[in-house]
Amino acid sequence: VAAMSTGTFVQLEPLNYRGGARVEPVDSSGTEKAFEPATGRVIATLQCSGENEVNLAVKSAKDAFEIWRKKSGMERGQVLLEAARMVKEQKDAIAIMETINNGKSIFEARLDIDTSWQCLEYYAGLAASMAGEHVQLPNGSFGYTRREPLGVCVGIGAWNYPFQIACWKSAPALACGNAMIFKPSPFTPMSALLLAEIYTKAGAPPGLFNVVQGGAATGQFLCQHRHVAKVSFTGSVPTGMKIMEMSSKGIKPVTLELGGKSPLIIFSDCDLENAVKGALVANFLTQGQVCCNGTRVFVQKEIIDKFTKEVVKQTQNIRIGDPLLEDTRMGPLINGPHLERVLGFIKSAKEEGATVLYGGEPYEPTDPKLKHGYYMTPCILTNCRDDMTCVREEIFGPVMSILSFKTEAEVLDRANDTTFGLAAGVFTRDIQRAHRVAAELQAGTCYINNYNVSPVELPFGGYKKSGFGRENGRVTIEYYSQLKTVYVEMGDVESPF
Ligand SMILES: NC(=O)c1ccc[n+]([C@@H]2O[C@H](COP(=O)([O-])OP(=O)(O)OC[C@H]3O[C@@H](n4cnc5c(N)ncnc54)[C@H](O)[C@@H]3O)[C@@H](O)[C@H]2O)c1
Ligand SMILES: C[N+](C)(C)CCCC=O
Repeated sequence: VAAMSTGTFVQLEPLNYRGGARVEPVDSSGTEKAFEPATGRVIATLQCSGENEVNLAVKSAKDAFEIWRKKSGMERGQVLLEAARMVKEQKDAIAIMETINNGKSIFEARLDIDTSWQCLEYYAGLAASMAGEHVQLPNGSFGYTRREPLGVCVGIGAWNYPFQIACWKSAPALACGNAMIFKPSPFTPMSALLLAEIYTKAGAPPGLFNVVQGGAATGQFLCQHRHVAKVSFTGSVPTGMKIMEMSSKGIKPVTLELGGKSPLIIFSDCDLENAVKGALVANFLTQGQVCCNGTRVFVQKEIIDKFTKEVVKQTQNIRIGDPLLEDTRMGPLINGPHLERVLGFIKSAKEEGATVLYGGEPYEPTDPKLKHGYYMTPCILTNCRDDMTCVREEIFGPVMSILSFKTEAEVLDRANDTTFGLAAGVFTRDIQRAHRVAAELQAGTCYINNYNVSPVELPFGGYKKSGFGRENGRVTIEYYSQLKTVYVEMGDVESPF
């Protein structure tokens, strides 16, 4: 992979990973095509794993779990630490794979790989410190608690951060002593395999991290399997509802990392230069295909003209093109239908009265090999109203809607008037206002004077329909473990019978 250039990669090896090796699935519930978004080429045709393959993957994970759960936290941490070292060592090769399969710029893909190995390193550190508590009771009796793993956990991923999602799920799961079966999105099947190989080489027992490829049907087999103890899902709200419904039938805990339509509030007393940079980071990473993007940009009336002018100027300068080139900052969208969907939102925004100040058009890079890629120019919409489709719905593309506001109370009401609650941001120099606003925003993550930074030490997850449960941070240990209470009698049993 290290020598790859755009337009050359083809997938030849099997894409499932079971028992410590790449395997072809024993049965299939259909096929899916995976593309290189930069060129529109098909790079792999997936056999979607059928029920028999899922059963084998669960069996293999269960066997590995029996070995892994008996290891000390320190021993588990050592494997995760070695895996982190290997991810760091192979950063460029993994980032190239991610760029080829997802379309994000190589510049960004490298940052994603950094947040991935950092996640492994962080949970490696936490693994040894997981402990219960000792509680003294009357007459010398006592109790203690044990934090125990859940068993075989399933991770189901979206296509926008394929490798990072696989790490954000597997690192805390394995640190807690679980095994994991990961199902990537069928659009981005590649990079999870690299993680699987790394875990094996780092010393994880074969089967501890299996990869099962496929779409909805495969996902259902996994969620419904009676030996699966937990499902952690990243994806859209409608699929999240289905996952929750299936898990409820088995009384299985779920983590749901779903979509968003997050507000970014820019007060007139902000540092304008930072606010403009913040708005770009909040909207255009990974071609705007980011769950927590601050796509409703509320700007206080006094500075809206100045802000908008500067945002347009900087958006015009974003270099679109071959995502493997070092100076590219925006690659193609994930696939043709998604590009059409995003362009459809822009069309309806115009019909509903918004003004396209810049972009929002299909884009054809000059390099002929990119002719069939899924490129568009990033789009700035103004004259937006809160009731417009582009302001209410998750577009999942590079489309920023700018809205004007007058007062803090008004903007808070409008910012919170959404069924989503993944993230929110505020730019102001007034420290009291910053914290007051952050406290009132109905979102799982609130950024003050920045946006879309996600250090592994801080929990990440949603309010409202954006989901529940958290990834990253110490708290995620609680989502991948269960608490056992042990009562110890030091006297005689007193019986009323
Ligand atoms: N909150 C977060 O951390 C986060 C991160 C990334 C993406 N997302 C969200 O993900 C969405 C985009 O991703 P997507 O298009 O891949 O989402 P999606 O819901 O279409 O698919 C997500 C995953 O679910 C699988 N799936 C689909 N139907 C299923 C079913 N019935 N049972 C089991 N699995 C099923 C898919 O194959 C895929 O692996 C956006 O809404 C985005 O906001 C959220
Ligand atoms: C790393 N980011 C930019 C915060 C994205 C997290 C995952 C969301 O899609």
